[in-house]
Amino acid sequence: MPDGAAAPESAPAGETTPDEHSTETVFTTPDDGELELPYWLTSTEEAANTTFPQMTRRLPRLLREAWLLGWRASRRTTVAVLTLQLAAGLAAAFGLISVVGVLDGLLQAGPTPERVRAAVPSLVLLILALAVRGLLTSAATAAHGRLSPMVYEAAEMRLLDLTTRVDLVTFDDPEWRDAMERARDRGIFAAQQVVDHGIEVLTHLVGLVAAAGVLAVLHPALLPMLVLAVVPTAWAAVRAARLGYRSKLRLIAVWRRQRMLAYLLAAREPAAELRAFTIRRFLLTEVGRLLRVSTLEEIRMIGRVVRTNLVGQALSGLATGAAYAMLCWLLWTGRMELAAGGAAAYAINIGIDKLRELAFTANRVYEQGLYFADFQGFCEMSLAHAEPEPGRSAPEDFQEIRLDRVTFSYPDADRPAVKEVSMAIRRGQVIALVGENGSGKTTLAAVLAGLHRPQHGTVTWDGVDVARLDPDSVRDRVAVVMQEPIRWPLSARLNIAIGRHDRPATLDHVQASARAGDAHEFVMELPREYETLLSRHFTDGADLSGGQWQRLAVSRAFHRDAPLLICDEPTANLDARAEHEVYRRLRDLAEGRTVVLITHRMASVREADRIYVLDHGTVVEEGDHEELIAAEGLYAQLFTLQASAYQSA
Ligand SMILES: Nc1ncnc2c1ncn2[C@@H]1O[C@H](COP(=O)(O)OP(=O)(O)OP(=O)(O)O)[C@@H](O)[C@H]1O
Repeated sequence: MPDGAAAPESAPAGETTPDEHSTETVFTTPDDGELELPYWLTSTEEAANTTFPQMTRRLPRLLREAWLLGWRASRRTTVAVLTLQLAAGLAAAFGLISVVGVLDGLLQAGPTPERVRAAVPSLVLLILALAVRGLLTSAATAAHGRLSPMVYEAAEMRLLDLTTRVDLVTFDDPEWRDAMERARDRGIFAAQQVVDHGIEVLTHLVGLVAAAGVLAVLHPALLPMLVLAVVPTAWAAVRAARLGYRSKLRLIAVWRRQRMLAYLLAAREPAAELRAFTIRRFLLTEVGRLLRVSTLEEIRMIGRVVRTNLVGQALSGLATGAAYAMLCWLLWTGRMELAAGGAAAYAINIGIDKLRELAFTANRVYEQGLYFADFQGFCEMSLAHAEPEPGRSAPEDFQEIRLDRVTFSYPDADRPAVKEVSMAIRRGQVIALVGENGSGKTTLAAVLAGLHRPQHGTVTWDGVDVARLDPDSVRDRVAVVMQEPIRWPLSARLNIAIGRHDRPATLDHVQASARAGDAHEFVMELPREYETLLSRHFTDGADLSGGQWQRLAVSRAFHRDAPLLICDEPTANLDARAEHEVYRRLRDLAEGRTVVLITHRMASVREADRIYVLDHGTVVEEGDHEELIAAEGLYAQLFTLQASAYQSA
């Protein structure tokens, strides 16, 4: 179940469903408390408060990072896009200069045929420039079309690569999880958008430089007027983007909760319990309430954006009027020729257009840049949590694994889950970890499997500290049957073969592993036997019972064929016959291998070579069954309690 999914804490168990709310109710019940910026998002608030000058300063860095992303995705395509866009921009600039030439020719003094003749060379250049620009733009669009999905792919792969490289304990760090949500939610798309709009910025910049150059030549006083006309539009665009980002930031917590609840309503796994506990209405009401909060906020935000844009456009209109008024004044006072005036009017028009487009796209870069920053922040955070670089490889096999005063704590935990544990595990032994719920068995097994690195103490394999070994090479020597094994949506064959996916496996080999895990018989009863897809989410997919999934997980572990096998409650869902079979096979497997067994079924640990009893993270007793019974401690208590329950049954 996703985290937080079980906590629609503030929802009243109302009798109404969202569709029973009138539109009136929906739009008049704002819930401002819901939109307080969550405390864990305060660092991102800084990004949401970026001002116009700050944005202007940030833009070059954003553009550089966008190009870098494109560069990583495909160097050739990035160079092609840049060159073609630049060339298209230059052709457009050349066209603009030709138009000025045409106007200059047509508006000069003299008889009309001569004026037309004077305009012809510029006209020919104009046609050529337009044709070349058309060709270049098409080629640039094609290259851009290739680059854009490549960037998306590269960004998605980078995110997944970093997510799977962090150490396991990072998944319990709420700050990292939240950063991941934000990076996944908008970050990947934003990365693609920053590249896309970054390219447009370049094109518009070339066009603008051409228009400004023409104006500066015709009359330098017109240049500042051009800028003045666009500043209000740019201001409005940046402000609107900031409003949008802030609003989305506030809504993230609401959306996360709403999505989790929507998942619970629509997914197959909770469907039975949802009906059994008749909680449909309760959840629907909560989802409806969250959706309402989000709708209201979006409506409020759109109103503010429209008002901002209106102010920007009005001021921009005034400034454009002022630019044309200045042009008229220059003509009126004879400071400018009529021909130059016509060309200047055209250049002002084009210049304002280009500036507006530039402001718009630069703003899009900035806007997406806010989300892109989330993506980058997550990448940096994940790199900081990445597992250490591979050291030397773990030995193929071992004679002894030794734990020396190992202590491990989960992030933000008040006390260690495993404290000062020392033990020696020799090759071929069956070791059992027992203890009450929460005593630290699973955590200790995860330390043994190389999944958690202890904060204190050492784990050594034949005297070599595991901290100095490549973590993947250690895990490669371990097979784990987890408490809740993953139900891979793959065929039955692959569900077993994935245990050793790095080596080709014949069906005979997979079947042998399935027999060892007591899974062969029920797999053969599936509609397509070993090729049956084990997921009800797809056509012709089949599902298994909890016990069958567990037997498949045991088969997967057998298939891994590793010197150390760790079984965390491998028989929790098994019937008595299957449990007996699994333990018999585990004992067979232990010949030459080492098994660490965690179970609450005390009868299953009797034959273990050594039993460690855990309590609040520390080893309180150790020895074999007889020794521990004779000691009359916690083990003896737990054993007698279970045995008497069976006897009285
Ligand atoms: N991911 C986690 N984040 C924080 N604390 C955790 C996490 N997993 C376990 N703990 C805490 O660590 C302690 C040991 O848990 P662990 O799962 O190792 O116990 P266990 O003996 O395997 O329990 P059980 O018999 O119920 O499986 C418990 O107090 C538990 O609350």
